[in-house]
Amino acid sequence: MANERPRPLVAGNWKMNGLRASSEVLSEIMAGYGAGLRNRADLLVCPPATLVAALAGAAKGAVGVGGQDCHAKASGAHTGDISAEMLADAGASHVIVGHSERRADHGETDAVVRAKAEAARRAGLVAIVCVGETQAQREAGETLTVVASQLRGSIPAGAMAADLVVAYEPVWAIGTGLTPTAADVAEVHALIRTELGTLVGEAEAGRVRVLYGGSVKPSNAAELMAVANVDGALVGGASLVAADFLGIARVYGA
Ligand SMILES: O=C(CO)COP(=O)(O)O
Repeated sequence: MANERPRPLVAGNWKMNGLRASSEVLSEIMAGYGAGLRNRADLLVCPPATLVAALAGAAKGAVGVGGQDCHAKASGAHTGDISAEMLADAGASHVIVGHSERRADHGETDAVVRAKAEAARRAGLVAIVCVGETQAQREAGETLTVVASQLRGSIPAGAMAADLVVAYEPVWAIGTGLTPTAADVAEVHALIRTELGTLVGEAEAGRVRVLYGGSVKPSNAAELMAVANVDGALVGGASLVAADFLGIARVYGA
């Protein structure tokens, strides 16, 4: 059981992009999600919160729909925030937490990220917990210590593979067209799997999907997805174009 590879997940993070007309992208993704691919990999689209309900309604569960962030509390006086319960009510199955853009733009600490991941679990959502080093940290040789420390601080105690996905996104690879070498990705993903073993137990750790994110494109997806302990991708820019998103997912099947 522990040797079984988790079913791959290809997730699109639309970030702050998308209007109601963007539901067309989802329609194209659904049209291209044929049996050959459907039998081998799960697809997830994480649009801005304004589109979660509409896209979840249109996807009818064939493609998952997720949020990009949630508040740690279920409700209350937090103007502008959205709770995990609200995302679940809107039809979301997943929520991204701790994306480096939120860590940077909103000062989110590991403790905040962990509280959000706990909120996701409380609401019945899968938390996609993001970790990754900056360019300066990589140059200083701190990649493994930074990622290990983010994991220890951000993963909720008692997390299970059914409610947790980890995404390794080197900050310097996001939106830059740069990617780590396959060997660098392998090294970090092996570390993540080992750390997860300590945090959630060996059996669960083997089943947690660990995604790679950062400039994934159809042209480099096959190489990145073939790396040991890479169970899919978290795709930014290329997820806004159905053909590119499908081109990435199709490394798992036509
Ligand atoms: O941040 C990302 C996904 O969460 C990656 O973004 P890009 O694919 O645009 O580099």
